[in-house]
Amino acid sequence: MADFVGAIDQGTTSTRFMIFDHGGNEVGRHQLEHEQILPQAGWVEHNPIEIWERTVAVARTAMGKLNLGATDLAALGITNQRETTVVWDRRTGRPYYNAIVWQDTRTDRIASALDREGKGDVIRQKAGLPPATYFSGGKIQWILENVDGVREAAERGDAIFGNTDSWLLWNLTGGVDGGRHVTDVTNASRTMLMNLETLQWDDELLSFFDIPRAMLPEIRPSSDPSGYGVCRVSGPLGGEVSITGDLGDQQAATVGQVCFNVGEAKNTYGTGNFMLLNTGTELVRSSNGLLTTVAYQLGDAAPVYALEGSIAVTGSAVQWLRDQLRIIGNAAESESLAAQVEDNGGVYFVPAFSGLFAPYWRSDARGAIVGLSRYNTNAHIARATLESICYQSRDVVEAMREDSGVTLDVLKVDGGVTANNLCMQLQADVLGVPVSRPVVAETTALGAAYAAGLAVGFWKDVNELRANWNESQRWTPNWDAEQRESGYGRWKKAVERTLGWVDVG
Ligand SMILES: Nc1ncnc2c1ncn2[C@@H]1O[C@H](COP(=O)(O)OP(=O)(O)O)[C@@H](O)[C@H]1O
Ligand SMILES: O=P(O)(O)OC[C@H](O)CO
Repeated sequence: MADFVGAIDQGTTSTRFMIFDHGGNEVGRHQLEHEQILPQAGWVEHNPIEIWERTVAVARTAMGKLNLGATDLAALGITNQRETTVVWDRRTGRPYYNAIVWQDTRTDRIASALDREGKGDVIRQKAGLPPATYFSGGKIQWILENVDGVREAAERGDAIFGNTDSWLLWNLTGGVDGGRHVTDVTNASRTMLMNLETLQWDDELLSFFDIPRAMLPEIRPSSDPSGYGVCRVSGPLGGEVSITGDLGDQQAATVGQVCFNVGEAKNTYGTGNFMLLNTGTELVRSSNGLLTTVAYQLGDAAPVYALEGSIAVTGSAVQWLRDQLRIIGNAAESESLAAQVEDNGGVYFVPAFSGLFAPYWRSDARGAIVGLSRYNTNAHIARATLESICYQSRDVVEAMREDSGVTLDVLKVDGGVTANNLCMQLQADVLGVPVSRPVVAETTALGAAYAAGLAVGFWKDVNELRANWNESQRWTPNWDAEQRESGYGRWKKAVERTLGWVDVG
C-alpha cells in the first residue's frame, strides 16, 4: 500500500502541492505564485494556462524533492479558490477569457438587478446565497455576454465552465483527449446555480443568468470512491493516480480542522476570512447575512451543510499597509508596529475595499479609517488593521449565534494571518472566546488529502482523522466585558460610516 496522499491546493495567490502521511503530517510541498491581473478598478483576473502550468510544476517538484513516484500516492485530492470562473473550449483546451476571480466586482449591476427583478429571494431559497458579485453565476453571464463567440459555442456544448478545480481536473484527466468535466457539491454550491436540496443544477436558476446547461460540469460528492478520473501517465506525477477528493478550499479547511460535529467551527485567515460552522445534514437558512453552503459530502452519505461567514478583506488589508501605505516592509511587521501602542488610540479601520461581504452584503460600501486625531500614528493604523480582522470575525460569530443558537467555546483558526500572535490575542479579546491553532496549519491541503484518502480506505473513518488533530497554540481572552462591548459598539458605528458610499445602480 502506498504510504502517502497528495493534494493540490489551487489558491487565490498561489498553487501548492502537498504530500501527507497517515498521521496527517506534512512530508513535502512545493508552492508557486501566479500573476494577479488587475485590468481596471474592481477587476481581478488570473491566467488559467499559467495556473495549469504552475500546478504541473509544483507537483513535479514536490514529488521530485522526495524522490517519490505515482505508486507512492494512494490517491490525489484537489482543493481550490472557490467561485473563480473559467470558460474554455473543450475542442482546443483554450480558455475564452482569463479566469474571473471571486474578488472581482465587474458584475455588480448583474447582481443588483437580481433583487430588483424579484429573483433574489429565489436564489436565497434555492442556492442559500445572497445575490452578489462574489459567486460564479454572474461571472459566467458576463463572459457569455461580452466575449465574442462564446454563447454560440456554449449552446453547442463546446464552451464549458468550471471553477479552478474543474479546469485542473479536466486537464489532469486528459484535456482534449477525453478529460473529465466534473466538480464537487461544495464548489457547485458557490455558483448560485445549484439547488441545495437536490444537489443538482437548477433550471430556474440557470434561466436567471441565461446559462446553457451544457456548459456545466457533472456534480459529484467531495470524497468519491468512483473518482473524478485518473491523473494520466503523462501528467505531473509521471504515472496514474486516482483523483478521489475535490472540495472548495474553505470546506477543505473545515475537514482538515476535523469539524465533523454539529456546532464545530473553523475560521481561516488568508487574503480574506472564511468561517464555517457545521450545521449537520439539515439545511439551516440564515436570517443574518450568512451563506448556507455544502460543507462536504463523503461518498454516498448525506451531505453535511454549513453556515459560512465570508469576509473579503483581512490579510489583504495587511498587504495594503505594506504595498500601498508602505508603513510596513512585510506582513509580520504589522505585529511589531501595532505592538508599539497599548491600544488603537480611538482609531477604527473598516477595509471595505470590495464593499462588505458577510454579514452586510453591501457592494455600495467603501473603506474608511475613522476616529483619527492628531495624536495618532502609523502604529495605531496597524493596530486598527489587526483589530478590523478580529471585529469582522466577531460580526460573523454574532450572526452565527443568532442563526444557529450555537455559542462557541473555542474558535479553531488557521491561515497565514494566524502567524500574528498579537492579532490572535486580539481575536480572543474581541470575542471573549479562546482561539486555538493546530500543529498542521495547512488545513486546506490536508482536508483535500483527507477527502481523497477516505475514499480509497487510506483512512478508515473520520474518527481516525480526529485523532490526528493536535493543538499547537491557544490564546485566552484578557479584556473584561466592558472593554469588549464598548470596542465592538464603536466598530459597529465605524461600519455605518462606510455604507452607501458608492452608487452601484
Ligand atoms: N505575520 C502576519 N501578520 C499578519 N498578516 C499576515 C502575516 N503573515 C501573512 N499574513 C497575511 O496572510 C495572507 C496570506 O495567507 P494565506 O493563508 O497564504 O492566504 P491565501 O491562501 O488567501 O493566499 C496575506 O494576505 C498576508 O498579508
Ligand atoms: O484562495 P483563498 O485561500 O484566498 O480562498 C478564497 C476563497 O475560496 C474564496 O471564496
